[in-house]
Amino acid sequence: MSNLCIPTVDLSPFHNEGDEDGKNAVKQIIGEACSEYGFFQVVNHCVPLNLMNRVLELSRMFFEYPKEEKLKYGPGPGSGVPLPAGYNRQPEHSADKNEYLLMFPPGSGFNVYPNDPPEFREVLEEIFSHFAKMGLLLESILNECLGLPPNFLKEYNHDRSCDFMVALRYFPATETENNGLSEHEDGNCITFLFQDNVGGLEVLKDGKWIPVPPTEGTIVVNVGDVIQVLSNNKFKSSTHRVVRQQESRHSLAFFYNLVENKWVEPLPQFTKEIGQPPRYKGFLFKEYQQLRMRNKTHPPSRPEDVIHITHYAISTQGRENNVK
Ligand SMILES: O=C(O)CCC(=O)C(=O)O
Ligand SMILES: [Fe+2]
Repeated sequence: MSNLCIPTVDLSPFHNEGDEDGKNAVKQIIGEACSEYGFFQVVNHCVPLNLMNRVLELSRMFFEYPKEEKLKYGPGPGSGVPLPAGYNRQPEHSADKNEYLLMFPPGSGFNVYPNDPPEFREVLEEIFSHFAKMGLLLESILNECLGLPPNFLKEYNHDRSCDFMVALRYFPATETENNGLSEHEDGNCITFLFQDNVGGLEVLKDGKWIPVPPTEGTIVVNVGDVIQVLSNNKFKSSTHRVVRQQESRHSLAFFYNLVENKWVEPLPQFTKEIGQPPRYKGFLFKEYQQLRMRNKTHPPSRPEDVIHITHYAISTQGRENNVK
């Protein structure tokens, strides 16, 4: 374990009119964090602290209900596309030891909300809307950090219907086993996350696991595979995992996503225009999502069978062979 920690960024310049120097300083730190770590955390992000605490509190109450009660809010028929909305528990054979409640944007026909605790739905919908706004802001900051034409990412990724949010509960570790969520990279564009005070999130950096200790009011931001591919590896989609602790752990993750019919490939700004070879072949986002889902529903026996974004990677070796 190392003493390194992911950078923390104060987003207040983006909420104060005219603070151009402040904004530039933030962009500088975020750009470096995305290249170095693929992770950073934000404060003064405009998501109210009492709302963050309330959602964790209600989530804790919900997950304490008996299994039969929670199972009433499982995904409805046909709602498993592209992901199962409502209450879900990892299958027994999965190495991941958690249960979760998944929702698409408020108003989506796929959503299944628990009736209890009574305020849960309203609070989830409220925080979802805050995250969706934060997604637009962070996307525009990444757009500038990458030097893309104004609004490029916003126009490329204009349809918000596939964004989703997950309230998670990790079970306490056992004497012999502490995996909560196996190491993985996020497949989407940008992820936001906050956790209760139990801890356990870790990010892989230069072969070492860096803990991301919980800090009240702080939101963790990480870059997903889509941004890594578009930027041709300029920004990293880092490997992370959750290690279970002695007590149950609760977190809330929001996935600023991409719609299924989008084509994803390294942009010319990071390839042709700078004389760099593309590191990935292009793919339809839907195809990648389906391959990742298969990882979840049919956990492979061997780690090398798990599909990562490297599935689309163009190896330098292969290129040289092709050129000859
Ligand atoms: O619960 C956490 O801290 C991490 C969740 C996560 O990485 C994910 O759902 O992709
Ligand atoms: Fe993740």
